[in-house]
Amino acid sequence: MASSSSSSSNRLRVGYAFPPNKERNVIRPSLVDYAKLHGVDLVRIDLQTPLLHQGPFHCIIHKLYDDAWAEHLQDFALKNPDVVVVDRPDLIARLYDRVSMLDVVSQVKASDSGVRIEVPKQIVLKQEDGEIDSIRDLDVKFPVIAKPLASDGSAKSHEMSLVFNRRGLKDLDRPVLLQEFVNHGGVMFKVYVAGEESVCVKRKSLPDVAETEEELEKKQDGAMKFSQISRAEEKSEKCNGAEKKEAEEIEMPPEKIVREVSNGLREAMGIRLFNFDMIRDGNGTYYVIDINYLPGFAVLPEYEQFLTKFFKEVAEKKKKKKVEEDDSAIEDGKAKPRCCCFQ
Ligand SMILES: Nc1ncnc2c1ncn2[C@@H]1O[C@H](COP(=O)(O)OP(=O)(O)OP(=O)(O)O)[C@@H](O)[C@H]1O
Ligand SMILES: O=P(O)(O)O[C@H]1[C@H](O)[C@H](O)[C@H](OP(=O)(O)O)[C@@H](OP(=O)(O)O)[C@@H]1O
Ligand SMILES: [Mg+2]
Ligand SMILES: [Mg+2]
Repeated sequence: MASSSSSSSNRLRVGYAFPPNKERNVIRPSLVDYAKLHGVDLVRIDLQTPLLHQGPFHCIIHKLYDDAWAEHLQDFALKNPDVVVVDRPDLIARLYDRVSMLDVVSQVKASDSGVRIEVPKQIVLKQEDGEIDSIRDLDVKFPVIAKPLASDGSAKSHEMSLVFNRRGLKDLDRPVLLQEFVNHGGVMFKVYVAGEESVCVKRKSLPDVAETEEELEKKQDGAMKFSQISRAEEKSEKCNGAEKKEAEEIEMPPEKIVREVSNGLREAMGIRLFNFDMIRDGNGTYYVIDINYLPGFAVLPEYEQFLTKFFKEVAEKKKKKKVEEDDSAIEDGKAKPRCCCFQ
């Protein structure tokens, strides 16, 4: 067993701010122990005490849907530029709305010009749009997935419907996002990203819809409700034989595409800890349909190594950037040259 190999001076202190259930899910004892052995101390942040009275921290990770916390953290970050905040609350906020969430996908380009990375066609149905029958042209083709516009961590924000025809739109709470359903073989790719590293896993998804629009129009049940189907596999621990076979038949995306989409989204959003859901249609086009901030990394095999490596890289990058900034200040005569005497 490796012993803790770093003196207190170069140990990294990573503060975390999570609700209790999230803390249980991400900061597991196995992560705390592994990180400690590799020079990283994970420290719970007391949400009732100002950050300035806690620490010192090299890095802060957090996932709280709380405006007061976001404001306090932004203020702390301004006063403590040497602490790496992962990630800036104002950048995470784009993920709380399912339209702004996916706007960034247009900035993602695969190096292979034959590979298309898209978002399904989608519209927002607002309260003021009036009765469904009064809207002549919906601009989207059925079936659609109806998703709450707000993605705010509430159970309600995951309550969705697969909608087959206009009848299925009538009872939806608004504002609601209507995103065209893309047939993708019943298996979805969930890609976990921590900085420059990404891991792609397969997850259970909705089955293909074979009916034509005309046949869908005749369905009496205009919609089918569901929620967080991609975690269904986790809940049931295993699929039935047919679903297992289906999952095995769907090929994983090439690693190059996973890496390029992960890096493209990270750079476009400016955030470093997230996952995204991607599906592939029968023509080989990829669609990014969901992006989640700081998801349940603990489901990944060896997640302890995955996250600890990220923390160390973040701190290393910050240290390197600080040295570069100090060097340029010395060159510009804005700071005294470093003392070269030996202690
Ligand atoms: N446009 C689409 N076409 C086909 N299937 C879709 C589409 N959008 C969503 N789905 C299916 O519905 C599931 C839930 O959609 P989405 O991931 O947007 O919801 P979510 O509640 O944000 O999920 P998560 O738990 O990952 O945060 C997806 O995992 C996928 O199986
Ligand atoms: O299967 P994953 O790891 O994607 O499950 C995530 C889910 O995608 C969302 O990110 C959830 O966060 P909210 O969108 O804020 O609900 C995560 O829930 P959390 O309570 O762990 O943050 C799921 O882990
Ligand atoms: Mg999802
Ligand atoms: Mg989501």
